[in-house]
Amino acid sequence: MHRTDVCSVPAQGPTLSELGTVQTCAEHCPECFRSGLFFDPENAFGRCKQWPAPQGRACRRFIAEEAAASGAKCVLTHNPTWIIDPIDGTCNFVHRFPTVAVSIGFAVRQELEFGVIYHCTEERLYTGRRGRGAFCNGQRLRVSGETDLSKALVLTEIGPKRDPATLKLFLSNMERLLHAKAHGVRVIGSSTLALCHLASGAADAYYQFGLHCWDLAAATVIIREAGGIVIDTSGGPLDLMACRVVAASTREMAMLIAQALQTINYGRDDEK
Ligand SMILES: Nc1ncnc2c1ncn2[C@@H]1O[C@H](CO)[C@@H](O)[C@H]1OP(=O)(O)O
Ligand SMILES: [Mg+2]
Repeated sequence: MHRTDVCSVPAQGPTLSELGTVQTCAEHCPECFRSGLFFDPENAFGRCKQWPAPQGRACRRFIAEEAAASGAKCVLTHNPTWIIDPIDGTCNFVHRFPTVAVSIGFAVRQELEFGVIYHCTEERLYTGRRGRGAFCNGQRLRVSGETDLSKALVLTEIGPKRDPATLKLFLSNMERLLHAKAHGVRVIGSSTLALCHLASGAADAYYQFGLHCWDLAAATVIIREAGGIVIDTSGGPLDLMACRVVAASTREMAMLIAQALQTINYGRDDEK
């Protein structure tokens, strides 16, 4: 999908360009923002007099799944940072299972500012900007507000490790939720789209060990702006680099799930 396709999606909610007017950067160079240069990674800073390279280059950073796979360090600094998963649901993609997304998050001073997730086969564009709401193709998103686990549809993903000890923990976590009478548990193969289902009220909770910051960054803004909760599996605040998460439509539901889970250790993104 081309950048301009995202920008041209009609929406009552913010477009990608609007989402990009992150205040700190806009203040730094309003002209650059008005012209849309901010979204042209190769040219933006070379053509922007007020924010010239190399300062500009040093100012914006990228964390992306493929870059990490090639050995790039995943460190979230205070600089404006794009956090990108170019294909989320890779296994689905390989099998032509139609649940695949592109996920783009943006953080400034380690604070998630906006997120965009594109459901490629259903042409649904999910967006969220801190303080400005979350939308899907222009429709405002709201979480379900469910607090009762027996009425909850809970989503999770299996995680990359398949050794016997890890699988035992994964299955035991699912068993605990089923014993606690969760209405249903689903694995759809895309963390980002599972989290979008939570934001739209189609599911009530999500948990996972073994996902990465690029699976979480954009979705976290979208869920929070839809009224949901995103926390660490310990029940504490979310740590984007900790490779684990509980998200839910209410804090009550998030805590119920966090308390039921046994930890599966995947290390940290910023220590790999
Ligand atoms: N090493 C890995 N192997 C399989 N899935 C992974 C993974 N790391 C993250 N995941 C994510 O877990 C979910 C199901 O596998 C997907 O969202 C997938 O993202 P990915 O498709 O971008 O790898
Ligand atoms: Mg992914």
